[in-house]
Amino acid sequence: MSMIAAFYGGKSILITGATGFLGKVLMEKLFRTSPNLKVIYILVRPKAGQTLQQRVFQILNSKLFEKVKEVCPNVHEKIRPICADLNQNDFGISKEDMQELLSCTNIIFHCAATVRFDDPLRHAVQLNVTATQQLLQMASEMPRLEAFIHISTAYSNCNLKHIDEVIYPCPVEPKKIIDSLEWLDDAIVDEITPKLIGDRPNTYTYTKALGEMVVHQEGRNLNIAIIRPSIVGATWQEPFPGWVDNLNGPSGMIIAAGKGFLRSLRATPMAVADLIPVDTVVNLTLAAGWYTAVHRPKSTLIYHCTSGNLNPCNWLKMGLYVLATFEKVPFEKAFRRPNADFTTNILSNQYWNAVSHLAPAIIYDFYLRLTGRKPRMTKLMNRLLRTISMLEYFINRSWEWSTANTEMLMSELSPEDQRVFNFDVRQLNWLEYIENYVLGVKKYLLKEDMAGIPKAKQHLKRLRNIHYLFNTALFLIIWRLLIARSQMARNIWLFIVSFCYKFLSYFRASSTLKV
Ligand SMILES: CCCCCCCCCCCCCCCCCCCCCCCC(=O)SCCNC(=O)CCNC(=O)[C@H](O)C(C)(C)COP(=O)(O)OP(=O)(O)OC[C@H]1O[C@@H](n2cnc3c(N)ncnc32)[C@H](O)[C@@H]1OP(=O)(O)O
Ligand SMILES: NC(=O)C1=CN([C@@H]2O[C@H](COP(=O)(O)OP(=O)(O)OC[C@H]3O[C@@H](n4cnc5c(N)ncnc54)[C@H](OP(=O)(O)O)[C@@H]3O)[C@@H](O)[C@H]2O)C=CC1
Repeated sequence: MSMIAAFYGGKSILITGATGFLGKVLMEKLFRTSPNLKVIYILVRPKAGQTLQQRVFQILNSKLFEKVKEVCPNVHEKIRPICADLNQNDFGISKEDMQELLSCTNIIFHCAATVRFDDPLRHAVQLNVTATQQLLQMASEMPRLEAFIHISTAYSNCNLKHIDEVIYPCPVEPKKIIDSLEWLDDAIVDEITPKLIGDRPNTYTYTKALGEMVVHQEGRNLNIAIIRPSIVGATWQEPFPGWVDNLNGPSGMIIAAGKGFLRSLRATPMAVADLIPVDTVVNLTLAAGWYTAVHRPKSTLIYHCTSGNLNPCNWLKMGLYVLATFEKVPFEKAFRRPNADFTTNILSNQYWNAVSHLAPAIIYDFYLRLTGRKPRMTKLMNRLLRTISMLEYFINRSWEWSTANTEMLMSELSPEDQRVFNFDVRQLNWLEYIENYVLGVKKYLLKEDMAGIPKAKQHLKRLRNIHYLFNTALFLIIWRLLIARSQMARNIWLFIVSFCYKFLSYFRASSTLKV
């Protein structure tokens, strides 16, 4: 019997960010392994014209929840969506709902965040810092609370090379930042943002670090743990391999490469690609929730949920695995044949951006215009280049994360829990994982049917022929121009022609002699 699964039985659990990538997998695992839990409260906002109920209905009816419905047929009765916007005071939660949350909640999993790299500081602070502070305030009024699990990121201290499972102070106190944002106008905030974030690459990593400080300072009287995952990718094993539902991290890049848009990337081939499957993060999170509530460690424990130190894979290997998978399961209607490359040099990166990204897009848009259609490829390509430029920081560096707490937690688990809540990345086979990841991207993000693979392969063959034809034509045109303008080119051309002629004559003469 799993001790962790039993622990969550009968519990009232509050999850923020349950509609997000990590939140959904967390909820799924909880329902599947502890179907006798009492209730999961989820803080949800209406979005994109959908009510809370519609959003929950959509999640429960997705493929991700198919197994849950078998083990927990009354799952819809156990999920209690609470209308909440984390950007508002008291999250805009009604008095009755707040009362219920305060009096019933046993465990909190705080997953909600803005994960955008380019969010204005004000918005990122509001969600990643102020909302965390408010949730801690709520938590301190919950008499039945046993554990508060805060999801941060392994990159919150990405300005350091070696990162321990400790909280590193930021130069400016979170409280001071929150206070000053109240009276500073947006223009000034934008101006001081680079100075505040210092040697971090974006507002996301900076505000996640501030969020950790808030947890450390204001959660002293609570039973708290912080989870720091690295780059969260598709599921490894559970509920099935390869599930993914958003474009963050590598998923968007896999699409861009598979569809032939991404042909070159400024990345350091030997840098560690610290991917971590989302189900591994969820298993560690649930194990940490159990450990924090049952063992009540004296201080806040931080768990690094990373792969680099236990089972490292570099970007070169990962890229090759991705490309090899495209051979077997190509994406449909590719723009060009997938054949991307890594470069470390900024100049050669700019050259390839011009030649391999922008030039084909401009030529294609020209063709669209000629055929009376609206050009769109250059705009799309510029957007892709902007996204890539934001990811570059993370694919050109390696970090070392110590994992002593994570390893300690693993050793505290019973053999059954180590199996049911497996977060041992040493068992992960990267090639198999990447194959399933690419397949998952094709099925769950692009919604492409496996039956379309022969047609996709045919399309790629056609693209290869067009590519050869285009290159030959280009070569001939350039050569013709050179011959017209340069005596040296003419001489080389004459030399090649006379050499070929002599070779052919010799060949013909020797075959006549043999006869
Ligand atoms: C020899 C070897 C050969 C090599 C082969 C190459 C194979 C290639 C595959 C290998 C993979 C390599 C990939 C490396 C990826 C590394 C990722 C590192 C990330 C570090 C993460 C740190 C961990 C965290 O804690 S945070 C969680 C991660 N967060 C994110 O990823 C957020 C990133 N996204 C953003 O910040 C924004 O979306 C932004 C700035 C990128 C774009 O903003 P913008 O306002 O311009 O657009 P949006 O409105 O957001 O979206 C517009 C459009 O783009 C789609 N989109 C959004 N995000 C991405 C994305 N990451 N990739 C691609 N596309 C994206 C979005 O859906 C929209 O599409 P529409 O169709 O218009 O709706
Ligand atoms: N994905 C990754 O690679 C990594 C993620 N993390 C961390 O994991 C956690 C989860 O990330 P992930 O699931 O990928 O992110 P997602 O963007 O998929 O999910 C974010 C969640 O936060 C919710 N949210 C955002 N703003 C509000 C708001 N104003 N009110 C209520 N809810 C809100 C979203 O709700 P809605 O659906 O309404 O938008 C969504 O449920 C985050 O804390 C992130 O920092 C850490 C490392 C890597």
